[in-house]
Order: sequence, then C-alpha cells, then structure tokens
Amino acid sequence: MQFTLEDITADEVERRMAVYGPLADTVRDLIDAVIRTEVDETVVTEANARLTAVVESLRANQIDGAFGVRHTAEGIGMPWGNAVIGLRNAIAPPLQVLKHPDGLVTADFTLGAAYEGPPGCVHGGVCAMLLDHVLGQAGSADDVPCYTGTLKMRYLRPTRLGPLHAEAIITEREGRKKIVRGAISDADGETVTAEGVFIVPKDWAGVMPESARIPPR
Ligand SMILES: CCCCCCCCCCCCCC(=O)SCCNC(=O)CCNC(=O)[C@H](O)C(C)(C)COP(=O)(O)OP(=O)(O)OC[C@H]1O[C@@H](n2cnc3c(N)ncnc32)[C@H](O)[C@@H]1OP(=O)(O)O
Repeated sequence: MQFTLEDITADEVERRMAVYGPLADTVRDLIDAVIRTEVDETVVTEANARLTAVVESLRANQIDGAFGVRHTAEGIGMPWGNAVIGLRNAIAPPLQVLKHPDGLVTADFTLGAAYEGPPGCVHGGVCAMLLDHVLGQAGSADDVPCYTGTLKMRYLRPTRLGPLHAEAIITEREGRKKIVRGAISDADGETVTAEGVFIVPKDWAGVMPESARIPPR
C-alpha cells in the first residue's frame, strides 16, 4: 500500500479537475436518473445502447487496476478514486472535507436516491462508510496518517435522505492509537454517532512520503 508521486504542477491539477470533475458529476446525475426514470422502456433501451458506446470509448485507454492515492511534489493530494471524496468517482457523494485549526473536520453534503436503505433514508452502511472516512481524516488531521482499527456506530434514529452534516475530531491519543469521535447530523440534530480506534501504521513514514502529508481537500 503506497502513495504515488505524480510530478505535475498545481495548474495541471486544476486543469485535470476541470476535465474529470464534470464527467463524474454527469455520471452521478446518470445514476440518480437511472433509479428515478419513468420514461418509456424503448427510451431506456436506447439510452443503454448509447451509454455502452460511451463506456467503450473511455475504455480505449485505461490504467490497470484502481486509481491509487496520488500526490504532487508540492503535497497536493489527488485521491480521485476514493469512495467518499473521489473527484473521479461517481459513487462518491463526493464529500468536501474541511479541516479546521482546532483539528475538527467537517463536511456538508446531500445524499439522494443512490444512497437509500430504508425507504427515504440513508443506508446504514453508507453512514458507516462516510463516518469511517470523516473520522479517518480527523485522525490524520495532524498529518500523521492512520488506518481504521475499530469503528463503533450508534444509529440514534433514521437518517433521512437530503442535506446532512458530518464532523469528527481526535479526542484521545495513546501511543500509535488515536480515539476519534464524530457524528452525522440533519437539521434536527445527530442521527448517527461513531467512535473509532485509528492506528498509525508502524512504518508510516515509508507508507506516506513527506510531500504527501497534506490531506486532500
Ligand atoms: C495524498 C494525501 C492523501 C492523504 C489521505 C489522508 C486521509 C485519508 C483518510 C481516509 C480514512 C479512511 C479509513 C480507512 O478506510 S482505512 C482502511 C480500513 N482499515 C484497514 O484496512 C486497516 C487494516 N488493519 C491494519 O492495517 C492493522 O491491523 C493496523 C494498522 C490497524 C494495526 O496493526 P499494527 O500491527 O500496527 O498493530 P499492533 O498489533 O502493533 O497494535 C498497536 C496497538 O493498536 C491496538 N490495535 C491493533 N489493532 C487494533 C484494532 N483493529 N482495533 C483496535 N485496536 C487495535 C493494539 O492493541 C495496540 O494497542 P496497545 O496494546 O499498544 O495499547
């Protein structure tokens, strides 16, 4: 498990974000449209044929395997395949995680039909995935990366699909372990809380080079 240096300028990062971000946004919109469409089935069949051609055009030149977590020499993170924040990943909402000076990390986001579990509500596994990430980024907010060791969730009440907020902060440290707590909230307050033990890998300096120690935006 290694972070990858991609030696490009900040301007080139911005340029690529402007190309791939809108593509993923359109695919995200497509996912929602596929779930909710009520058009005639012939239109559905035609749409599938057109989309199959689009997929084929994109597959004409591909990397092997997953995107990886790339960073520039200046420390700009490009975790663009990430399931929660990935710019190029249409499955990711994507969360824009903000890091505050006191170590708190926060994200405001909206979950639609693609994240449903119980009727009209967010799937419990999606809540766990988002909190795993937000707690993980809070755990790494001191620029010392850590992996989820144990994650405990408490589902207080159903989380309705719609606008939501998540936040997390390190509350305790013990050797390589960091205890991180956080929650997802809607307009009426917390719906899910989480507590995790996040562990700094023994060889973390080898896993993550100095130049990569700026968390992705
Ligand atoms: C380009 C820039 C990008 C930047 C991105 C940054 C943001 C990214 C954020 C994304 C975030 C997304 C998050 C993700 O998706 S992270 C992905 C999901 N997590 C994993 O895949 C982790 C897999 N597990 C491991 O790699 C190892 O087991 C780890 C590293 C966790 C520990 O293996 P290690 O060999 O190091 O452990 P040790 O035996 O020396 O024990 C050390 C201490 O830890 C205690 N312990 C051990 N295991 C557990 C456990 N499971 N629960 C609680 N405690 C545990 C143990 O008792 C001991 O404590 P003590 O006895 O000393 O008190």
